[in-house]
Amino acid sequence: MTALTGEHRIGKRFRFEAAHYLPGLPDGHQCARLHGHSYEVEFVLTADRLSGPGFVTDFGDLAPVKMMIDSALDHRVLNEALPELVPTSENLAAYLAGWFVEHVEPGLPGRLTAVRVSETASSWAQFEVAR
Ligand SMILES: Nc1nc2c(c(=O)[nH]1)N=C([C@H](O)[C@H](O)COP(=O)(O)OP(=O)(O)OP(=O)(O)O)CN2
Ligand SMILES: [Zn+2]
Repeated sequence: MTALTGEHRIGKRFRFEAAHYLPGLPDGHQCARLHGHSYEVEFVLTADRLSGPGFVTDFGDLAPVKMMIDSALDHRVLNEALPELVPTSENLAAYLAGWFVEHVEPGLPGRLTAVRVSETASSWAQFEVAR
């Protein structure tokens, strides 16, 4: 059998409920008002070679992400929980990627390639990590 070269990629999704408002929008814009979303965030990891039984990274090794989301973001007003940023999907995706690379990725066999944030069923923003 021919062995193909390529990359392995995995994703893990997390959900949380949170409120936000977006300053700097035109008068009357609906998103300038405090409102809530059922957020879905997906972390994508990549590896050239598998480790252990055949993992990019054990999905269980992403448990710290759930702990952080549950303790810091779930059922919070994101403008207060993350005062250093305007909580658009784009900014949240970049923030979560930075947090992951600093706090979770060291020691994992896989590397983070992207974080995708969805506020609604029909929209998403993705931050792709440049290496
Ligand atoms: N590029 C971005 N655009 C918008 C963002 C964002 O984070 N990035 N965020 C918002 C608001 O948070 C808004 O709540 C979500 O916008 P929208 O998808 O328009 O929400 P609706 O519920 O109105 O979606 P419909 O599918 O049209 O019902 C705005 N824009
Ligand atoms: Zn919103």
